[in-house]
Amino acid sequence: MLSSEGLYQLFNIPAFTTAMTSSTNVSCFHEARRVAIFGGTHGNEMSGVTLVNLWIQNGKEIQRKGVETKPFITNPRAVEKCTRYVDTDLNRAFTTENLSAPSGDDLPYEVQRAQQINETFGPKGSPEAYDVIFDLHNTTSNMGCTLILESSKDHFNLQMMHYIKKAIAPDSCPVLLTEHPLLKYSTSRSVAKHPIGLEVGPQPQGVLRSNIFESMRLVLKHALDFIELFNEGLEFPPCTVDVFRVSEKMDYPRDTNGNIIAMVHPNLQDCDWEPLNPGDPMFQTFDGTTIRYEGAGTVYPTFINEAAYYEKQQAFVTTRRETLAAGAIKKT
Ligand SMILES: CC(=O)N[C@@H](CC(=O)O)C(=O)O
Ligand SMILES: [Zn+2]
Repeated sequence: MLSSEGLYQLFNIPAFTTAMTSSTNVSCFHEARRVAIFGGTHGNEMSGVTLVNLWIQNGKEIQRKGVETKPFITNPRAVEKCTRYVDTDLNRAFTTENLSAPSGDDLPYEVQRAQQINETFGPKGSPEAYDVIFDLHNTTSNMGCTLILESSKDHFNLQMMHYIKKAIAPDSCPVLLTEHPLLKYSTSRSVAKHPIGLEVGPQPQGVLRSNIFESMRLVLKHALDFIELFNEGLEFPPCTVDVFRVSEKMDYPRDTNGNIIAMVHPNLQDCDWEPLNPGDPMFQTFDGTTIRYEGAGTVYPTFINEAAYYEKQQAFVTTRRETLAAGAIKKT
């Protein structure tokens, strides 16, 4: 029999792995003291709009020890009109170009708004920026309760998502990783050090569904609990998080005039996060012809038939599964 010491020698690993990890491999972050919850980035996504308005009136539910949590309606004019946006999509407006443009009344409303939001909650990429921003969205797709992660290297967010997934089990909470050289976009939440999107569906635009509303509320509760524990000095050990990384944007089949000539196939409709294999039905033309997926391997479609994406020429997005490693984290 080998002693445990002998085993360590055999595999050439230090005997005090645990102690070493906690003293040398822990990433330290400052306290997550300033947190914002954005609703109404899209004015017709009613769960976020309603929750944020509720919390502006009474913030007790989102208060946590040592955390300043600010609920905020990001696009009030779109909320008033119950439309996605007024001039241009606010959740694409936080580009360096927009944020550094000379301000003025002639700019599109959402670009003016992006500049104001960047002043209040950023500046984007600076040490003064808010620590965490949750941005609340609804989708017409059957995505359930999805967390949107913008960077695979954000260990704080990975740890938070790991915590939320565990807290919500056996219900699932998929993580969509939007890190992609071409498909990534400049979100409202991106002004924070740790941006988190929360996308819950299915819910039609302009409609409130109690199940969707309550599951969004529950994820927010766990997220704020995580921040409180972190600020209290709890160390979170290394972990892994299964994510779906955005891979390819798929448009509807169109004629030469750009008109749509097929719908999402019934076998694919509502099957967000389920495997789509080469040869599987993808679209159905108006005369009943099936158009099949012809990619190289298995993908996991999501945002299937999202209403807001018709104007973006997107029927769904394909993703690939990946496991990310998160290092231990602790407050400095
Ligand atoms: C349906 C919808 O609005 N989805 C969001 C996703 C996100 O926040 O990253 C968007 O397109 O901005
Ligand atoms: Zn949205």
